[in-house]
Amino acid sequence: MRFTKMQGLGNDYVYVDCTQRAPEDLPELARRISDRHFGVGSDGLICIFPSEKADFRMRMFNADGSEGEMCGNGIRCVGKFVYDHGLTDQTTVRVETLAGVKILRLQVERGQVVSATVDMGLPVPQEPRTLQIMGRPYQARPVSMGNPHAVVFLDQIDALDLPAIGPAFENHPSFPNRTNTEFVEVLDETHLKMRVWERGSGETLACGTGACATLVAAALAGKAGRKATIHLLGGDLSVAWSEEDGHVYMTGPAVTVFEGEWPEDR
Ligand SMILES: N[C@H](CCC[C@H](N)C(=O)O)C(=O)O
Repeated sequence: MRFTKMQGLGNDYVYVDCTQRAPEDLPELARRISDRHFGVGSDGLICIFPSEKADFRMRMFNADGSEGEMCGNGIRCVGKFVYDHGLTDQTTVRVETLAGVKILRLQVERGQVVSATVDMGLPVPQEPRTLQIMGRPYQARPVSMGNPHAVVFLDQIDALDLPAIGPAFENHPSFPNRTNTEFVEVLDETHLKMRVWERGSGETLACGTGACATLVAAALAGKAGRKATIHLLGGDLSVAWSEEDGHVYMTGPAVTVFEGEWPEDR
């Protein structure tokens, strides 16, 4: 099985072209291939299928084998994958996800995609709530970007012990489908610093849907405007929440790391 390892801001996935044929047990493949010691090493697995509703369909699996509805850094890399591999010659690409069809605009330089802007659709924010996490109260605002997020504003995030508190947010009874959690420090109205604990994958260097959820929560709380740069451990994303259509637009890089072959009988 051929695969391509790609990353967006260091949020890395193994990508497999499933337009002709697909491996059988995708959750099991995701667990094995994501392992950083016994596998290729990644935050998860993303498979690209044909679609009846759009140009392509993507399925994303976390490192624990669970399936996520959507992946912001991943969908930009899907755009790069299909363009660079010649599966499309279009720079506007529609991708079906479990969170609906998303539209990508690809930026091409010297024949290859370098970045993409994604129409992430309508966010679904809820009222903030107080969660008791390891004996301490935290204010968290749930925001769905098709997948679940909880955004927590803190004075400083560098010293947070995410492996200690992350799982308590992820598995809090308030989130029946578990949640991704963003820990956010507001630098100013247009600059937010964020770390993420991802459902099913743990701390990652970046999360595209999480950056979008963060901007929405910050705008609703009056902590930011409707457009900001989100600083993540792996780099910066530009996110805008349009006043016109209410959609969130995310722009960021997509990078191929290497291609390889995975033994099918492994
Ligand atoms: N890193 C991804 C999100 C993965 C979300 C996944 N962990 C879930 O279970 O929803 C992103 O760039 O949007």
